[in-house]
Amino acid sequence: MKVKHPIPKAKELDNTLSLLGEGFDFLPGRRKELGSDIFETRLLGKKVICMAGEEAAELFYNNEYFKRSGAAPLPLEQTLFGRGAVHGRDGEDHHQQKRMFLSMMTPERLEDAKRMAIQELDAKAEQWQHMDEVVLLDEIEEIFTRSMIHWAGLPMKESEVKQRTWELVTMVDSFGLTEGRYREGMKARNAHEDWLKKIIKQIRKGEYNPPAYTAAYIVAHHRTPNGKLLDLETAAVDLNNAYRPMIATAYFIVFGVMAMHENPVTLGKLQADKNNYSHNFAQEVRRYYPFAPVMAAIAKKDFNWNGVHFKKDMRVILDLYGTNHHPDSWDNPEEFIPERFSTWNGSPFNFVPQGGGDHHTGHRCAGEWMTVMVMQSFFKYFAENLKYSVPEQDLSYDMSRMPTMPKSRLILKDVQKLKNRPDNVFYHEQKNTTVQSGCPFH
Ligand code: HEM
Repeated sequence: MKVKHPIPKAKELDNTLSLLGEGFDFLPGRRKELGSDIFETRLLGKKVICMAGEEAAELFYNNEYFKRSGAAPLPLEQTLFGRGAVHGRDGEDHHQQKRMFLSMMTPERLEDAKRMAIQELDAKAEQWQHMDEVVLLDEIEEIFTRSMIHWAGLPMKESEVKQRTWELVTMVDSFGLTEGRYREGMKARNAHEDWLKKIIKQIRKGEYNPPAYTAAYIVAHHRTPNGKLLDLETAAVDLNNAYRPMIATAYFIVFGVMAMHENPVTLGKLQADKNNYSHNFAQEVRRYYPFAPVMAAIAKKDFNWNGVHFKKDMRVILDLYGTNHHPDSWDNPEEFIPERFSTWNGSPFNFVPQGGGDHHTGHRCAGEWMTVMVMQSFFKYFAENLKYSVPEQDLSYDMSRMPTMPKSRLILKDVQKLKNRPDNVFYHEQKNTTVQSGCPFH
């Protein structure tokens, strides 16, 4: 890790507009320019320390030094995470809330999520065979809306699918914080939370009874340490956070299918799937392609680290994307090489597309295991169960947009299903899932 002393300052007076304008390139660009993995700048008028790399991530995820309450910008709380969300909690309060989320992620329920998503994908693929062209990002977003709302134990009529998909996608797309997307994000969140609040009330009154292992049941009946049910607002935010983030996985699926097209040698390797290749491919997609740019925290106290003085209440930003591309941890970081994950050291701090540190005691993403399992099974499905062509289109992606995606949203043509059933992408554990057949809610 390169640290200059005294730590350099970015030349601009305030870098808020540069961050929003340059997106994923902002922090890596300034680090290069200043020759230091740590530098100082101002965001929203306040002094901020920006940092990247494995050692920086290890510090950032140390609960002794940093807290999250008040760290995320308010507009992000209002659209993406929700007010009072687990993302901005600290200490025992965070642990209690996090335990609730992790209780939804048993191995059986992760298998359920994977199976439900694959079943929706297989049903869509049937339709794709009769379509002139398929806009993959839009299709995968709908697949995850259908499968995750089902997984969460929520009732959704066929006539509602379009509206709910729009709400989830718009909340996720709001995080670049442009004015238009922020306004739409607020609209989407309000509409979705109103829907959830009605269902939570029905569950509490016993008028609607999802199984006890579902997110809907767990959140509706969760009690805080003082024995009270969650207030309705918080319950709606938490329930939303238990499935909405799966929409983020749609971006990675599209990038992965694009990677198969751009690196054709990977297709054969996915079909052979030796030495856990499909898992390593999914990991490399999460490392290589941009989704979550940074996380913010606030120093809890004055301390010195690596010759740098951190002042109490100072805001600190960790470059997640830059850490996944840091040359200290990754050889040829700008090349797409799935095999690198067969010798990866498993550090919780050098590969942080969904946060770093510990899932239970820290803020690392509660949905990370699910994301990897679903990605792996989708890539196997695309490699083994489908034939399609990728017509001429603009597959470039704009690094200044957050979130970003191929400009064409990835168009496929001439889709053909090669297998009648998707059994080849399920695993043996599938027999042990909690929901065996059909959807009990439709
Ligand atoms: C591509 C997929 C995903 C990405 C890129 C992603 C990314 C992230 C990131 C960056 C964080 C914050 C880490 C931090 O605060 O340091 C996070 C937290 C979280 N994620 Fe995800 N996530 C994804 C999928 C999911 C899924 C599928 C779920 C649930 C089904 C989920 C639920 C959560 C929750 C509840 C938290 C808050 C954890 C906490 O504050 O303790 N995420 N995610």
